Amino acid sequence: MENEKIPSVYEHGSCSRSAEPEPRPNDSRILGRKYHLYWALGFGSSAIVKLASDVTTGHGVAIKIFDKEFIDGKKKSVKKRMKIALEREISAMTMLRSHPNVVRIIEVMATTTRVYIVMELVVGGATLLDKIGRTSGMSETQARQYFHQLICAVDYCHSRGVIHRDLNPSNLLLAADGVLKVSDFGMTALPQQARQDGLLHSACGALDYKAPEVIRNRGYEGEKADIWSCGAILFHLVAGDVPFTNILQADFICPSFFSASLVALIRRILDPNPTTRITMNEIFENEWFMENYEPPRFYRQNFTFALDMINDSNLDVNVPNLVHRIHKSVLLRCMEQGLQHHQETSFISQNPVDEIIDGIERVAGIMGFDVKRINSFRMSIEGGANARRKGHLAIFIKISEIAQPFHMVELRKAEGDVLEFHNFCKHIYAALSDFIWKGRAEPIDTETDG
Ligand SMILES: Nc1ncnc2c1ncn2[C@@H]1O[C@H](COP(=O)(O)OP(=O)(O)OP(=O)(O)O)[C@@H](O)[C@H]1O
Repeated sequence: MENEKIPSVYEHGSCSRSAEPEPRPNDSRILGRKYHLYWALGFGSSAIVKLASDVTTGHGVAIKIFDKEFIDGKKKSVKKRMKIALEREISAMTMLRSHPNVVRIIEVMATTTRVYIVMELVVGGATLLDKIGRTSGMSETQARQYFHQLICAVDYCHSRGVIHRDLNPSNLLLAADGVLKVSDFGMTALPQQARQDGLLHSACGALDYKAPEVIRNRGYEGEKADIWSCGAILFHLVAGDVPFTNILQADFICPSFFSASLVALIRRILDPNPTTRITMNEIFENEWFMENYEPPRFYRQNFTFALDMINDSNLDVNVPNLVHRIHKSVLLRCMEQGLQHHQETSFISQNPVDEIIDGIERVAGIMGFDVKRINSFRMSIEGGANARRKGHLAIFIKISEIAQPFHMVELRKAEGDVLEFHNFCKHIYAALSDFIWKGRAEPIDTETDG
């Protein structure tokens, strides 16, 4: 992390890590009438993270502030990279906001000169690096607890097509209660970034944790590269030091106090050949990993996510700038990906209600959901095969008669992740395609009264 000083607004910065908010309204700036801004919690290469509190609720939040002037002052290539990183960070965090081990984005605010990412406050705010720094390696039991949380978060990222690409202990925040939160999605790769060969080509990430194929820079599979970084982190946690002096030689020695099953797992993760390297599914079957494993408890409520333009009368709103671009592109992307919208869908069927319900029940059953019939026109579906790894999903289904023989089948997400809901609907649509009315084969005469 390059500790570059960011000019202007950061007059309250004192770089304290004691993140307990102590609302001191007289001593703070107010952002968009919503947040009291306090002191700096940390500095990154492109942004400053400040402690803030919600004006209405008093709840603490962390706000990552990007300064356009600071970004614009950089060389052209660096400037472009920083802007792209900011857009990706917002997109990725937005897609990942129901996982308890990912720092949750609350909203994005922007003025013409600054972008503010409002995030959950990780009280304590220390990183895993700080923690390792204070030990000469931790017990396997403690390392396993962190590794469980890291793998669950990374698996979730991958399930949403997000590759972190910069997993290292300084990007893993630790809350005071020991909960690990993956942060800093600025290097993230989203699915559209893979080239035609399906591989990523930018060499990102902290060197000690970077997979050899990333360093060689001849194209790499993002998920496998993230898995390698997790392995290097696990090694560091237990050994108290990183595994390699020369990653390209991929030669490392596990200290003698490592258990045999940990050595076996680490050797499978730090396999220099990405095609034979362990997969996420195999990690979830691994003996060392599965000891005392408890699936994460996903946030079950739906979070709303907002993008706000703050009216800042001191600023020249006519200048076309970064903020406008980000505002537009992120909003567009959110809409394209249906992150805010499409929490419900419907289709029309000419089949009898019983057949429709039986069909949905069959598909939902195959997908591992529990189906409850509420009455002959309504049902609810809960759980799913992915519930342990990707969160709990609950769907409410209502069938109404439009005009004989047509029925409207409405599927509404009651709880859970939008992408999982989309996945469920995709299966229903594929499996019941014969049930779905695709066009006006016969005229519907709703005016007739018999
Ligand atoms: N949600 C949060 N709660 C508490 N502290 C935080 C939070 N997010 C970040 N911090 C603090 O701010 C520091 C910098 O944050 P972050 O790593 O996101 O910045 P960055 O500019 O992306 O850094 P980098 O230079 O590594 O890319 C962190 O190391 C941490 O101490």
